[in-house]
Amino acid sequence: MANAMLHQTVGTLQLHGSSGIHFQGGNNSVRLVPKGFKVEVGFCKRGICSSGEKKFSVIQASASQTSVFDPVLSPSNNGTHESLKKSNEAALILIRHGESLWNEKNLFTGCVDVPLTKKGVEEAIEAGKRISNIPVDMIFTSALIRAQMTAMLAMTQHRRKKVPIIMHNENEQARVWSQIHSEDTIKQSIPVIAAWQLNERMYGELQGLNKQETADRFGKEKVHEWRRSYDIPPPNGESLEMCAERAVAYFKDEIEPQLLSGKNVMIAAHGNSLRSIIMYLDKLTSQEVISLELSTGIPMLYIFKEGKFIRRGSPIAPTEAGVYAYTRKLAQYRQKLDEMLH
Ligand SMILES: O=C(O)[C@@H](CO)OP(=O)(O)O
Repeated sequence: MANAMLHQTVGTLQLHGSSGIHFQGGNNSVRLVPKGFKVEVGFCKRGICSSGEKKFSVIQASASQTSVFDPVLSPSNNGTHESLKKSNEAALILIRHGESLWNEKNLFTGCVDVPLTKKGVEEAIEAGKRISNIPVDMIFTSALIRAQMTAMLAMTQHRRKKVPIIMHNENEQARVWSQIHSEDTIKQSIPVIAAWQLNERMYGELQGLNKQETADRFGKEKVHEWRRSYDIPPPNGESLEMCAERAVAYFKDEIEPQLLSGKNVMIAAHGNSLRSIIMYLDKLTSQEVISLELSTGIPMLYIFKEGKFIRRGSPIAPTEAGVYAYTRKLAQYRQKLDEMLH
């Protein structure tokens, strides 16, 4: 009887590409293997197990697929979801890209892929200095060049001197051709994952239009409503609510599990995709988010602890004492860097 109970099917295990195994039973869907690990399906020792079940092995994925631990501060990765939530702590840095050529011209940009200006390059470098003592194990950017330039330029200033490497998992060949074959080199790398879900909100028929001329033509109030309201989309574009549907979903599905396992994450993205994420982190109402404005190239620090996001503002300078006193781990990391580099 006990056996019969044990073998009763209560749900299914599903493999979802690189995002791990999901248990699906009734109305529940739980990720059993965090992203950053991969699952190998094999058979029990002498062929098929007596029960005929396949054996799943969970192993840490190689750097070409996902992430790498920093030996300076390596989080523990065994434990249940609940115990991880309690024990692990991680830093989350959000950064809006530096000034782009269309920010400079005051044009609606949205999903148009415009690079940084010289000032934007300098802002990104300055942002990098501010966060140069904060651990970064993984970087997420949008698919747009202004966010990717910002992340890469900021990392040129990091004292740990790891190499940020863009992951190419778009197809099997790209994955295989970009593989790294040295464990040591992998340890000195930071995986950079580019995701369209973090792109700027799509501005529809406003893309390429001058903001001032649009306000003159449609009225200041209407344009402000398009730019800052939560649920009113610009003509044929995305409202902030629509942008949040993909950006916050991506954050919850792909980024939160990394933080939960103790990885320190940097996200380089855009004014509105980040506004939607901050709305989620800070639990802002649709009214409160209207007045949330992000400057270009200013990093914001959150500490993820016990399942909660604690906003720590923006580090002013790498030598600033306050920021590193926020948590013992940040202080220890900075101290380790000092020891390593002197
Ligand atoms: O043009 C855009 O894509 C965004 C960000 O620059 O503009 P706004 O600040 O008006 O949302």
